Amino acid sequence: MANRQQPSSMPIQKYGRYEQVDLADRTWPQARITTAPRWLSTDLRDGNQALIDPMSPARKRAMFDLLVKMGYKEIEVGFPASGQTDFDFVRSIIEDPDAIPDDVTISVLTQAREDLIERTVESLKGARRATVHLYNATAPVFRRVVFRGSKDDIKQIAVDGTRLVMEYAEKLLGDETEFGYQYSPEIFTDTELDFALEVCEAVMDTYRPGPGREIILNLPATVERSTPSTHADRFEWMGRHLSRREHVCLSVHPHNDRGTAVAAAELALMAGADRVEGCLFGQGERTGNVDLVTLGMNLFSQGVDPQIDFSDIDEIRRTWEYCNQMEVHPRHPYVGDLVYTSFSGSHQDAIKKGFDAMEADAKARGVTVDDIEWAVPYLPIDPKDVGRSYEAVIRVNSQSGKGGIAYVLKNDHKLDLPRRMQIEFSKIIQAKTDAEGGEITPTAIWDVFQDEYLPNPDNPWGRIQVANGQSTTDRDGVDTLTVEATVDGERTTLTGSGNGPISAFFDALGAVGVDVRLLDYQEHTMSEGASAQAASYIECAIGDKVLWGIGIDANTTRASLKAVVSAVNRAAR
Ligand SMILES: CC(=O)SCCNC(=O)CCNC(=O)[C@H](O)C(C)(C)COP(=O)(O)OP(=O)(O)OC[C@H]1O[C@@H](n2cnc3c(N)ncnc32)[C@H](O)[C@@H]1OP(=O)(O)O
Ligand SMILES: CC(C)C(=O)C(=O)O
Ligand SMILES: [Mg+2]
Repeated sequence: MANRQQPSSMPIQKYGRYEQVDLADRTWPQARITTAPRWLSTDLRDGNQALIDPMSPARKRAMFDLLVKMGYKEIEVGFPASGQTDFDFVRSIIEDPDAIPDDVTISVLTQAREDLIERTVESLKGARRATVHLYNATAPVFRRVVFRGSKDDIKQIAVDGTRLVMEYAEKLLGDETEFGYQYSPEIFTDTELDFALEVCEAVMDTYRPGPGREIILNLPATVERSTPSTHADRFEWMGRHLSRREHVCLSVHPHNDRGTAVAAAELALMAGADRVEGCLFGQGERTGNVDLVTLGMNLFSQGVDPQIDFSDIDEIRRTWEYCNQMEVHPRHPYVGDLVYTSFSGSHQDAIKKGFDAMEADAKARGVTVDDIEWAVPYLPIDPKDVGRSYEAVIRVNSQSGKGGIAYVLKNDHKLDLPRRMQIEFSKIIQAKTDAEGGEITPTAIWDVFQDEYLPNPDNPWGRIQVANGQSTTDRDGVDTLTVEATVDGERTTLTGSGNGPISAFFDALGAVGVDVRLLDYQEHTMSEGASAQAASYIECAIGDKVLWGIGIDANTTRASLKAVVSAVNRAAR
């Protein structure tokens, strides 16, 4: 077949390609993530530095408290040397005895400049557990353009910065602070692997990690530059070549420039990373940091405990929106307004069948649905696990089919429509959505349903209304039925006989000129207990029409008579 694509007119000659790693014996593709990594939230640093309007102290505190409540144990709380706001915030949480739980380590970022390092370490006085995080760029364009130095010059910045952090920590922090150190060769993604390794080794030679003295080496995709697979190769390569690996916490810090930060983080974990740095909902520079919520929920959805509490995801979102003054996209994984909602017919059909099958399976096994494996098509997780209801799982518009509409009636009104009745009613809804466009709400669906099938006692429509009925069965099993009714506005008594109340009623209706035959009949209870209502569905041939009727009543015979009346009146409508 001819290729009909056209070459674009965009200037592709401007861009180079990322380096691939010579790692034919890579092992990460076989790996599985079976436990949660260490998480570090950098919402208050990398997230905050990317806001048009950085967080006020109150917003910072709300974010910090949220992160603690969710269960993050490592939180980068700012860049204290950036100015008074960050410095004061760090001081405020250290000085508030209730702010930082004993098992939470705060960390702060600094450039490798002595005045900034001194101010940074100073901000941590009195902290129980604190990490200083030092960075300098190591990639070629930064060496040439930003630092205007050789490889050795750049390595020396990292070494000197590490030494200064150690000296100031020694000088300014007492024994009360459990002190930790983290180093990031910034733009690791563009740095030659052997040079990134050389710098990290030089930093370690200075810091001297060992038993009880961990170093965190954080390898940032400051700008995401390659496929996640090459990023993973780079992690596997570094993990293999780093000395003192058992004293190194290897950390991944993806940004989302190519839209693959989540995959980059996951593949890096498969390739040996121990820790992930990111922000809630992917806040951060440019396209954002990797989204910690998606990563955590991806684990959860595979039955791996993320060790972070996402059970009230909307509360997390509300606090996040307040702190960042931004909105979460309606399609954002796990949290967006629309991510548990289906509009389209085939999705809705499958979802309804999935819920029904789960219920049936649980019933058959004598357990609750929470005890069996989640298997609802199109819903990767149970929305209830993150505090959502099933209300919005199905929304109906012109793309919807019978399954979705039936789901709404079952979920909201306990009416389990027979399949052919679903088809009949969905055509009525389809005609409405096609004519009016847009979405039809569950309330409007119910209004249409009542108007179509369930005459309102205050505003009865149709030829026939029935009041009380009485039936007797003789020794031969023949039912005789007497019903008080209104036919064409006139009160009358209808009498008929047959081999059951429905056929007796058909017989009685013959007397007022209604020719009706039974095609299908189904009923179910709508609730448990003494006041339980029953729903009866009846499919009839009335003259040359085939249609359904429904009746709802505490008494099943009355429900079935009402269903017949519903069908007969619809035929005459
Ligand atoms: C990828 C990241 O997210 S890195 C974190 C970035 N975050 C931030 O920068 C937020 C907070 N930063 C700030 O508020 C300011 O940058 C400050 C207050 C820290 C410093 O401000 P300034 O002193 O005006 O310096 P500025 O930020 O412009 O830095 C540029 C200078 O620092 C040098 N520099 C940049 N990064 C580093 C580093 N990591 N280590 C050492 N020097 C560095 C540059 O080469 C440049 O030096 P030059 O002036 O000799 O050319
Ligand atoms: C400071 C470093 C770790 C950073 O945020 C980045 O490189 O993206
Ligand atoms: Mg970053």
